[in-house]
Amino acid sequence: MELLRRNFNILFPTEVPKVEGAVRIGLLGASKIAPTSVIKPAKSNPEVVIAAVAARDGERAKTYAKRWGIGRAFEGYQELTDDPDIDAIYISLPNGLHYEWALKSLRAGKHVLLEKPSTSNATEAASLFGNELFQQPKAPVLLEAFHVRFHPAWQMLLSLLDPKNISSAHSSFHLPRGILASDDIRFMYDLSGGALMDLGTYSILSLRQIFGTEPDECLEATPRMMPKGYDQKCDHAMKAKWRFPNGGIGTIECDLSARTAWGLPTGSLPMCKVVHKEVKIEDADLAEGQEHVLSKTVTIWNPMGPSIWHRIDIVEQHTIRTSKDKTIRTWTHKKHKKAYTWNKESGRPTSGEECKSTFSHQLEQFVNRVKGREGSDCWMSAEDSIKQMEMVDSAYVKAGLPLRPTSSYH
Ligand SMILES: NC(=O)C1=CN([C@@H]2O[C@H](COP(=O)(O)OP(=O)(O)OC[C@H]3O[C@@H](n4cnc5c(N)ncnc54)[C@H](OP(=O)(O)O)[C@@H]3O)[C@@H](O)[C@H]2O)C=CC1
Ligand SMILES: O=C1OC[C@@H](O)[C@H](O)[C@H]1O
Repeated sequence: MELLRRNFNILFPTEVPKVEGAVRIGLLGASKIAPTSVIKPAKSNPEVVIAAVAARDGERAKTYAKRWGIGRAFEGYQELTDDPDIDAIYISLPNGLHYEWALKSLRAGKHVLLEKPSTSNATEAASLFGNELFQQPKAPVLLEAFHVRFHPAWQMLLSLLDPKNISSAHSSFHLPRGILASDDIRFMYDLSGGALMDLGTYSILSLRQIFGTEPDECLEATPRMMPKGYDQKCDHAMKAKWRFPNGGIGTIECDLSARTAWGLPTGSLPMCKVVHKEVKIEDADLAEGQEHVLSKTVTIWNPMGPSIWHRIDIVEQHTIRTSKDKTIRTWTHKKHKKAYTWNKESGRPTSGEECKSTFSHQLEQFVNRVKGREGSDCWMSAEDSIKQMEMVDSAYVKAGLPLRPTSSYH
């Protein structure tokens, strides 16, 4: 019942009246993701109006605008970015167009909510996020839309970790074979597609957040390339491994077309598993020569869509021993946690009644910054977005694949 109630509210949000000075957002591209990422979240946000949509084809823009109750439709993206009635632009174009249209929008004086991955590679990310226009007073806001990190479930996971003491972390995001059409933008190298650029970026962000730092080195990267007849420069799936400064190992697996050995579609819940190194526990009851050690494993299930459902498993393995190979006693404590909302007083994640999607939380924080308010601690900084693309590139280099192409727009 709770699951149905939560998701009904997200799928069919209650429309609220808009306040004066609400942020007027224009959409670049009549995209598949925009209804979930901004159009529905905006309905229940009094400070946001989805004011316009632009598509390459004017008729397509009109049809989309009608379907989603958007006031204006534009043929061509530049017309929308130049429109004085628009405060902010949401860019959900193919990855290869993010850099160009983010810069064009920022240069037109608009704030930008930019879909992940922010750019095609680290060179573009450094050029975009390090752009001189951010040195000006009243510089526009630019946010890479990594919605997952704005949800209390993700923040709760982070609060349960001891980053310096992590020995390994694994992150996996799969889509079953057959969900994406063969002509999907994710399968086009020229549009900066590839599994690592898509689902892989969630895994990469996960590792960077879990270890709380950047990796020293990409140790392995093994792609499964697109099948014959498709763009041979694109990875259909990728496995990769990095070493972090504390010696911990981070691994990822992403697959845009997961299948069994027989070729049948298969899937698994998105997840991240974090294993800590053993720590010694103070224990007054220990006999002479004994030690009490604890190893903690924390796993989050479904960090991608936590508002639908998620769970965080905490497994604490206790051991009393005299030496590494002489165990006296061992026992396990298991706990499960969920966090659907923020506690209003403490600001900490908590389970509870109110529930919003990752995208609603993200939109609220974007609006906070646009309005010059501090907002919460959840944010994706410019440096974060650049480091993110550096880690993506490190895996492509290790795999012997070309980096995604740099835009010719300057
Ligand atoms: N945050 C999230 O959870 C998600 C993020 N994304 C990100 O959003 C972006 C868009 O994804 P999605 O909505 O699935 O994409 P779509 O397949 O819906 O494509 C988005 C838009 O790209 C435009 N487009 C411009 N040039 C081209 C071209 N040469 N070929 C094809 N399309 C083109 C189309 O615009 P037009 O309408 O003008 O024709 C289309 O509406 C990607 O960067 C993706 O990574 C996607 C899904 C989930
Ligand atoms: O960002 C995304 O999230 C959901 C996935 O299904 C999709 O491929 C990806 O672009």
